Parts: sequence; C-alpha cells; structure tokens
Amino acid sequence: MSVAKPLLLIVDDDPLISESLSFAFAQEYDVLTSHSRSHAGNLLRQLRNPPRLALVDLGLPPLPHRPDEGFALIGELLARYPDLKIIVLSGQSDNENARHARTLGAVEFVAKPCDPARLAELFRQVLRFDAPPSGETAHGLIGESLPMQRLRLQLGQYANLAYPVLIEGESGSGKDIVASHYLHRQTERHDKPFLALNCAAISPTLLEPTLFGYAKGAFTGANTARAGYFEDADSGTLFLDEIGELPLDLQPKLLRVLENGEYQRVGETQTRISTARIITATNRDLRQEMKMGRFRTDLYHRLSVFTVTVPPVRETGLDRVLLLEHFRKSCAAAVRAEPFALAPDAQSLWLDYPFPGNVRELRNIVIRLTARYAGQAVTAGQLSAELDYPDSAVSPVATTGLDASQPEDVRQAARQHLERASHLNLDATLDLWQRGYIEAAIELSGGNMSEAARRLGINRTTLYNRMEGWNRQ
Ligand SMILES: Nc1ncnc2c1ncn2[C@@H]1O[C@H](COP(=O)(O)OP(=O)(O)OP(=O)(O)O)[C@@H](O)[C@H]1O
Repeated sequence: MSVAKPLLLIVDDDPLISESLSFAFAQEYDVLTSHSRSHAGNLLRQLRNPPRLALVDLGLPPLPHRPDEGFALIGELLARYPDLKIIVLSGQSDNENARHARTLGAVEFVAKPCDPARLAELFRQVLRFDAPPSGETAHGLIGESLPMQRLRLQLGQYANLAYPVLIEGESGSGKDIVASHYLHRQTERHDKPFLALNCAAISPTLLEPTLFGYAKGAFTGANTARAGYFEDADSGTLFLDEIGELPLDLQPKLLRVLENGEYQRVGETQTRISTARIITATNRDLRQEMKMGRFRTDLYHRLSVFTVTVPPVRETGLDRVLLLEHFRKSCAAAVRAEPFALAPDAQSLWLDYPFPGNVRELRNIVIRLTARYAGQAVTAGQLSAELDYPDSAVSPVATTGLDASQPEDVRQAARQHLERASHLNLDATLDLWQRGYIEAAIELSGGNMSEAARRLGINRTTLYNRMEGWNRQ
C-alpha cells in the first residue's frame, strides 16, 4: 500500500520559482502551485485533504510589489487550516515584512533566492512539529492569571446552558480552544458532534448552502442534495468563527434558527428544526459593525446574551512564562530533542514583548527556537531576531496636513490639482483616490482584508469588487 505524501502548497507569482520548486519537491511531496491568493483559494476549495505545508510569497497580484496579498493569504490559510505550517518566501528587501508574517502565524521565513536543499531541510524540520504539542488541548487554556481564571469560571457557568455564547478576542488568543474544549468537550453535549465553520474562509455565496444544505438542482453544480452544518451538527455544537463576516442577507436566516430552530435547505420549502447549540466567535468589534449597519442588531443581541472575552497575551501577566514552559517542553518532546533555555537577558525580553500575534505567535517562536537552539541557552540577541517589533514609521499621509474628511481641505486639494493638470479625467482621478484609500487601508490593517474593509466602511465583498481588474491595469 502506498503511503500518501504530505501536501505542499506553493503560492508564488513567479512561474520560474513555483515550477522549479515543484520539480525539486515532487518526490517527497504532493505539490500544488498557485500564482495568487484568489487562485489558491479556489484550488483549496476543491481539496479533500488539507495541505500540511505552504510556501507563500508575500508580493502577489494584484499588488505584486507589496506584502498585503501574502499577509491576507496567511490569515485565510490559517483560518481554514489552523495546523498548517506556513513558510514565507521573502525578497532581499522585505525582511521586515517577513517578520511581520510570523506575527500573523507563519512559522518561518526564507530569503530568496532559495536553495531547494535548505528548504527541504526546513520542511522536514517543521513537519516534525506537526503533531500538536501534547497536553495543550487536553488541558484547555494554559494560564493562571486573573483574567484567565475569570474566563474559566465564566465558561464553567455557561457550559451546559442551551443558549448561544459569543467569544470575543484577538487573533491567536485561543478562541478555538474555548469553543471546542470548554463549550463542547466539557459539556453534556460532548458525545454529540462538534462542527466548526469559519465564515471568513468560505466565499459569501457558498455560506448559505454550507450552513443549511441544499436540494438537488438548487444551483449550478448541486448535483445531489446535501445536508448542511446545522443538520450535521444534530444536537451537538455548531461553532461559527468570524461571525462578523456573515453576509447581511444571510443574517435573518441565522436569526430565525436562533429564535425557533427553524431553517430550510437552499432550494427546499420544507422547514427543518435544529437543536444544535450555537457558539460564535469574532476578532472584530461587532458593536461597531452594528453601528455601521453591517451586523443586525437583533442578531447581535441574540448571539451575545452570554459573551466571553479571551484576553490577549499582553494582558495575562506571567502566563507567558507558563506558556513558554509548556511549549518549550512539548515542542522538544515532539522532535525528541533537549528543550532550549532562555538566558537571563532573554528572559526579560520575553517578559517585555507584547506578542501581538498572541499564543499562536508565541508557540511559533518556541518552535523556531527549538529547531535552532535545542539544548542551548538562547541569548537576548538570538531571541530578538525572532520577535516582531511594531514599526514606528509615521504614515506619510498624516504628515501632509490634508484632512480628507473635511470638505474644505478636499476642495483645496482638488483646486491645486486642477490648476496643475492640463487634462483632468474626473473618473480616472476618483479611481486613483479610491485605489489610494484601499491600498492604504490594506497596509494599515497589515494585510487583513476584513479589517481593511472595516476601516473603509464597506464590506469585504465590496472591497474585492472594487479591487477587481487592478492586476490588468
Ligand atoms: N491559553 C492557551 N493555552 C494553550 N494553547 C493556546 C492558548 N491560547 C491559544 N493556544 C494555541 O494557540 C493557537 C492559536 O489559538 P486559536 O486557534 O484558538 O486562536 P483564535 O483566537 O481562534 O485565533 P483566530 O481568531 O486567528 O482564529 C492554537 O494552536 C491554540 O491551541
């Protein structure tokens, strides 16, 4: 019987790179190549088995000279496959960005031009950490700080209620564990199904059939009838992650299930009843979304009767030391190596670092340190090379003094432009402004497209629509 090779996804818009790497790795891996984020998304939707490794270039179309698409892709890949090991390929000039990619959840970055032999070694090393470090999920959240104790107490109170729970918290803070461990495994429903769906990882048009199922012939491609998540969850738990991404037109349907359990498969008139418990999570401020008209008030109130907030690592004091201890030992055990230690100056760095990517980032740092310094004492210099300090650069827009929300400022800027321009094309100029705003928002959001859309006051679908065709210009 042949053993399936691990699946490796390579996303790079340079065919020379993806083809040569694909050739170099074909013996050891099943290689899948893609040239852009949207193309990769389509490819992955057709896969039956998740990829184990992804090699991602940051500069991808439609913004090949900026890291935004790569950043967004990292977020989307992890939303869909939380255990995927992502390695970022970086050009000479964007080590800063590659470091930031690690905050977003990439395990490592490799400078171009990349040596396939070195990459192969890195892949093997990373895959050795593939097994989840033991104990982590069995124990639930690690942490004894006051906010963590409070959270566990609250979760204990909500565990066996039938009502929904809304989990708030930053990316990488442990919302998944809260849902699967405390609100399912430790409840009376533990022997029933637990189903999780990330609303951001699936195209908005597919969400309804995925959640509610569909009848045969309900839409092109619906060759057979299919049950959706509500049906499959039965009387277990349905976890809807990134609920802020649920399109407005679908929100009344979720509200209806929450009110009386009723829903219909797409293309059917028969009403079905769900008895699943619904848990939702978000890393956005849903109250803000509500104010902006992107999230229904009635739905928010239904979902948030019981709300818990998972604290970010920077607010849990010495928990970072417990987390370090746990991952240091479990990562070393996973690769049968001696754990590294932190030298005293590195320990103070560890205590000061804000861990913007929360536990996910912390764990990846430990994985890298284990790979590099097993059995050794890590110095502050070695540790700081693994950390991503926020960039203090000031946005050039802020220094021009133009306040684009003030009609008078905008009129003045337009006037200056008109005086200088010999032939002005209003539509082209407005497009240019729109593009400027969009690119700036993506940049400010570190490539997180949902966040960029929020900054712009539009939804993600609109944002993509507005960006359509850019790569052709
Ligand atoms: N307190 C914790 N103790 C142990 N492991 C943790 C803790 N918090 C997070 N983790 C681990 O960190 C990783 C990221 O956590 P998780 O996927 O739950 O984050 P999240 O809040 O759901 O992030 P996102 O919003 O990006 O989906 C996982 O491997 C998880 O097991």
